[in-house]
Amino acid sequence: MENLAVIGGGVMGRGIAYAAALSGHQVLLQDIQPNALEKATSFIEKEVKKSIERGRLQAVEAEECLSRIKFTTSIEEAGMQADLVIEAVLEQMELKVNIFKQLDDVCPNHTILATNTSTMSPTEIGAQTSRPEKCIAMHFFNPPHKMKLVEIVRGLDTSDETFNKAKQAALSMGKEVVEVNEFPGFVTSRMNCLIGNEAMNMLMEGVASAEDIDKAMKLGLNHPMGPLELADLVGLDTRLRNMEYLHATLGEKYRPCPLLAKYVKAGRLGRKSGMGFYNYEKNIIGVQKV
Ligand SMILES: NC(=O)c1ccc[n+]([C@@H]2O[C@H](COP(=O)([O-])OP(=O)(O)OC[C@H]3O[C@@H](n4cnc5c(N)ncnc54)[C@H](O)[C@@H]3O)[C@@H](O)[C@H]2O)c1
Repeated sequence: MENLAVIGGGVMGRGIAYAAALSGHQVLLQDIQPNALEKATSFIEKEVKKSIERGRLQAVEAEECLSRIKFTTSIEEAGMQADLVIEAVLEQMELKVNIFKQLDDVCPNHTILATNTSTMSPTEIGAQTSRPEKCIAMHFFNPPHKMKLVEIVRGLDTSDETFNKAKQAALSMGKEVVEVNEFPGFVTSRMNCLIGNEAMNMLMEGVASAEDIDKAMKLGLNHPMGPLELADLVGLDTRLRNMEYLHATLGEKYRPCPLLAKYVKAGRLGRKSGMGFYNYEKNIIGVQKV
């Protein structure tokens, strides 16, 4: 599984591309927005620089890693020589189905098509391709080059061969995997979205400040990050789409907190926009309460 293509160069796509290149794969990162590719390039360069400074990467290795990642706005170019494609565009079913149909047309017959969806059905995403047996979900975590887990989710028609190849690809990137049968939100998002939503409801109800909710979860329940700072890292627009899908498929328990919807309407998308439950603007020292 030498050649990888990653479709969508946002928060997840750029990190998956970097993780794959670090582990020796040739990677083509595609996005329709040239601007997203520019941001992805500078993100990867910054991460490489940090790794060299911290002694985790030798200068030669860093150079080799960077030389393995290429960028393109063309989905045809991305798919043409790929053994594995990992799609990481927005969490919208119609968009993902559309991308999979295009990939099905341009990729060689042996190519495996994986989606990095956090919640959605790989069966539905792969159903309109001519190769549902080669479609699967590979759910990476944020940031993908640091987080250990990949949740591998079989669709109804996913073959054992596809599962094993997806697993091997994840292991080759130094990841641990869990095997999950398709159900909305899999294991992690189903649990994590609920915790985050409850934290947002508590903030809205005035139970405690964002800092104290996060502090309580970290120091009292041993979570490595608070649920509100984690939502800011994920992106509040992405989290809202996850909640909307889980609400539609799993019911009332997953109704998105109105405060989340309000923040997204205001353009407060978390770290990526500079403001979410916390303020990340450059002129402010540290993370401050909004
Ligand atoms: N953010 C997280 O923490 C996280 C974690 C795990 C999984 N996910 C999942 O990963 C996927 C991507 O999330 P993200 O946070 O990276 O989103 P993002 O908004 O940061 O990036 C999405 C990218 O897709 C690009 N895009 C949109 N339409 C496209 C098209 N037709 N062709 C090519 N590129 C296109 C956009 O330009 C953008 O750069 C979603 O399915 C999300 O649920 C996100």
